[in-house]
Amino acid sequence: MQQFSYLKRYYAPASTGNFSVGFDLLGAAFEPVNGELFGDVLDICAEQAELSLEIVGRYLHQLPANSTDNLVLSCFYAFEQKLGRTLPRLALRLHKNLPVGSGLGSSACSIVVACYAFNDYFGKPLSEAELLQLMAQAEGGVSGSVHYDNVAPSYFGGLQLMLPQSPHICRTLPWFEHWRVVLSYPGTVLSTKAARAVLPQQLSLSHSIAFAGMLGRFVSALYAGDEADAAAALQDLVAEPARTPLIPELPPLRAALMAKGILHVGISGAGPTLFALCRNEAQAQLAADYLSRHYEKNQDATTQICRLSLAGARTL
Ligand SMILES: Nc1ncnc2c1ncn2[C@@H]1O[C@H](COP(=O)(O)OP(=O)(O)OP(=O)(O)O)[C@@H](O)[C@H]1O
Ligand SMILES: N[C@@H](CCO)C(=O)O
Repeated sequence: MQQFSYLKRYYAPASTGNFSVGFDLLGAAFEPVNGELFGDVLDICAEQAELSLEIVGRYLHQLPANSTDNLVLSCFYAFEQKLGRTLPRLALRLHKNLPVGSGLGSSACSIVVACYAFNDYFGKPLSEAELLQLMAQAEGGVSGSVHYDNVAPSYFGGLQLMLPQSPHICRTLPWFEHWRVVLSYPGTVLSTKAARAVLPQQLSLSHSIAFAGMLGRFVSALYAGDEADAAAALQDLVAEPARTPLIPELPPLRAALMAKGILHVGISGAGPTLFALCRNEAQAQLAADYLSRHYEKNQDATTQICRLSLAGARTL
């Protein structure tokens, strides 16, 4: 990362919504094993008369040219409105390290790092639950419907199960520490709104039971420490059938990688990023080499070997 001066610097990690089996209900935060920052960074540089935003970073070119359309600024105003008082104006710098419309929770990552930063900088006036709700509303404004499965893991870290009917909103699930996840972004854009437009509007009774049963099987297998059953339960019965025509590479890539012993290959969030769940680092290297060769399409593409990011959003 380039050298810049700042008063405070904040970071939020990339996330994979759905994790195949939990459409809109499961999400995990990830970070590269090589220590790279694969998530957005926000610098608070100074207090000044007007709010301003400078954008830098690898994926700067994928954002609206006018920085006033950026989610970081809309989060500032939403945060201020929620507090009900005028806040000092800031000079901000966003390092846009995640590709936009990628399935890596790029908009959620900017929203989380911004809301987390403002709350920390202004003395934590909002509780964790209030801040999470603010983040989810901002995310809903982008994708067309409120879903927590990117903002919650990016904020809290780990594998999160959303609990929409509970005051807890979400809870951290167990995870197999040796699991590695390869995230492969082909370099093409697929907007979440477009990927949600193809979803079925209704599920039949038998389909609803199968979905609930598979998610229950995955969660119970995690608690039981049953790795084979947890991996076998990673079946997307809701979004993947409708989205596969948008990502036709998925079936052949999955077949090839699973033939090599990889535990599972699925769509990260709304796609086009794919994730490969691997038993260990050696398998992850094999999956990463394969996906780099067969799924990357242009210079924006990237493939990262990751572990679960336990820390979530934080001060750097
Ligand atoms: N800081 C920002 N980061 C990401 N997107 C932003 C930001 N500011 C504005 N946007 C706009 O928000 C929209 C994000 O779209 P979308 O939700 O499809 O992407 P995404 O969050 O990367 O997708 P996904 O959650 O599947 O990774 C785009 O239109 C983008 O231009
Ligand atoms: N659960 C959301 C995640 C978007 O990244 C979806 O699949 O539309």
